[in-house]
Amino acid sequence: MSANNTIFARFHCHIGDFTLKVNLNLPGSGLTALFGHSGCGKTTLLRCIAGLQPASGELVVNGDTWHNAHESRPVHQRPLAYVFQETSLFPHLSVERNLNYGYRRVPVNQRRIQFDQAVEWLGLACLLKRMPQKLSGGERQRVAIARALLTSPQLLLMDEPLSALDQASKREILPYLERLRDTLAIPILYVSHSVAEVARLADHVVMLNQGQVTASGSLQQTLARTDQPFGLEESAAIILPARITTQDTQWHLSLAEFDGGQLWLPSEPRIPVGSDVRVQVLARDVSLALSANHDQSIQNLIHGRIDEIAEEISPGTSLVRVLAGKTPFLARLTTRSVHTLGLSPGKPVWLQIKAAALAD
Ligand SMILES: Nc1ncnc2c1ncn2[C@@H]1O[C@H](COP(=O)(O)OP(=O)(O)OP(=O)(O)O)[C@@H](O)[C@H]1O
Repeated sequence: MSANNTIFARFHCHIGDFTLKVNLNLPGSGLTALFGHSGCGKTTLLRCIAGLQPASGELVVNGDTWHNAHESRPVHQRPLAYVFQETSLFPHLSVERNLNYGYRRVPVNQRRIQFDQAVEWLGLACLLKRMPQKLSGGERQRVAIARALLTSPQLLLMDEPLSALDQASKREILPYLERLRDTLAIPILYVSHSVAEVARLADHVVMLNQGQVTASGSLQQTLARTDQPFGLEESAAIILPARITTQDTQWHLSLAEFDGGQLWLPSEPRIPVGSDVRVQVLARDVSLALSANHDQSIQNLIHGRIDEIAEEISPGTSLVRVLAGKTPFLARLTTRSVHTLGLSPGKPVWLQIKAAALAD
């Protein structure tokens, strides 16, 4: 990562009994998710970055020093925008005037995002004349995100922006966030409790535990780690980037090709051939065999090699990581199967994948 495309964040602070101590090199673009149990310090880290929480250390955003031992820019001089869980739009101003509030304060020659562009990105054209109390929760968050973008920030901080929304509103807003992630040159730091949200949105993941970083890496590599809470959950899953190459209309299946093989998925006619997608495979839907057994119902058989066998994650249950090409998979097996099959790192195996689906 070059310094001009990196967020370098090193902080040390105490709040009461809690200590945050982190040293991170993050991508200077795309969406980085901050993930971890309640109280692990996710919000505190965002507050350090925003300059709201005093801390020693250093913060350099894409080559621009915001904080170090000699100088620290005050909050209002940091070119960032913050979107919270509960949005406070001005209740007496229409959507349009709420959006204009921050936009007008940015000098014309410093506006990197134009009004119409933000309205289009967040699908707000038909809501501009509405008052905030006439908006749904999801619509309000879309307005809040557009308003944040219209201040032309160089960094977007989002602290659980979907957690106050119901399931339907979350589903409605996720495609807008995906689009921003893929379109914006601005890096996004996104706090979330939800594995599903992280799987769908993140490019990079930071795992925090008790104020310390326990993992920081690409989404694909981090989800496939056997030493992180993701792997221990009953819903442990890997995400793999893939491309839809065939739509089989007869059997209602789509073929997704990835670096290391291909997988059949339930058909997604709305996704055209050639689309890049994220495929999710749950560890509990993967079993392993020593030979390719075609005489059975599972259609997805992928050749791989055992990379790692984790300590038992619960009595009698083991987590095995297998590499197919460079793509990591997790398989949740009984420990007895691990012994019966004589599994060990380096051994060639066949992954039998019972179910795979687009991350949703
Ligand atoms: N003003 C405060 N005074 C004392 N302790 C605080 C204060 N603010 C935060 N803390 C403590 O600091 C720790 C980290 O809090 P933080 O809000 O950063 O966690 P979090 O990971 O964002 O949690 P959550 O997911 O529940 O929002 C917690 O133990 C919290 O109790």
